Amino acid sequence: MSICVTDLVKRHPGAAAPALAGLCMKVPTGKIASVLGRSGAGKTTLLRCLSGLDPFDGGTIDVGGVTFGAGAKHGSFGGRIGLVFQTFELFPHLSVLDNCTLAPRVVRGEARSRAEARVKELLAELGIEDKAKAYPEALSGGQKQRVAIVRALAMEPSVLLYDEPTSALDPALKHEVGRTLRRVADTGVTQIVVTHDLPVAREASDLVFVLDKGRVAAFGPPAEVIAEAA
Ligand SMILES: Nc1ncnc2c1ncn2[C@@H]1O[C@H](COP(=O)(O)OP(=O)(O)OP(=O)(O)O)[C@@H](O)[C@H]1O
Repeated sequence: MSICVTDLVKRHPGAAAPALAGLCMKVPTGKIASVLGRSGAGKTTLLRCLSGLDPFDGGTIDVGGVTFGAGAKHGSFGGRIGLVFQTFELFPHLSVLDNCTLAPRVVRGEARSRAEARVKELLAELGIEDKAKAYPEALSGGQKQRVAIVRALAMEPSVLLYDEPTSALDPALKHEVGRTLRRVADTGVTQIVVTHDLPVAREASDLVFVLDKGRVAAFGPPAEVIAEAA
């Protein structure tokens, strides 16, 4: 599904200036968008508003034609939007399979066999089907990240958001992230990636948005925008 953000405003209590000050962005279905910007530009605030973790004060967010306005308790837009956390947040005492099937079983009441079948397919799509029975401590950073992505995909979101997906990874693994995002995009999921990592943004995304003071200061294909920003 496409995502369209119009005039998004978010004021944190006690802050002098709004963290988001009329931000607009549009990401077509199945595309990968990177969100860049200096510290304090509003990137994390945008992710939190999009994912439904925080309410916002003005503007609208449209996901696949369903529009939510300020103050709406949209949750994660009825599960349409998933979030992959920076530090993966896997449960150490659960196997990969149980980490990934927990939410479908508990939140959606799905039968274990159905959830496991879908998760095994997703693990295979991301090339880690042999890790289904492993525990997080036995995984590399890149494998943990792919498990975190499968866990989010297990809830069948249409849009997936990432907070700094390369920050916990060894530099040698960073190029793997681009490949993983591309595999997810091939399934039709729209992805928005907050990152400080210019090479990852350049290699992995279709579109780049540069935030400044809570607005989009520049956007376009990575080769154009990142060359200008450099
Ligand atoms: N809970 C909060 N209370 C008050 N102000 C906040 C809060 N969270 C963020 N801010 C302010 O909102 C602005 C945007 O912050 P945000 O964390 O979204 O920036 P960012 O682009 O993600 O920065 P970074 O790259 O450092 O993570 C900053 O001025 C920040 O100080």
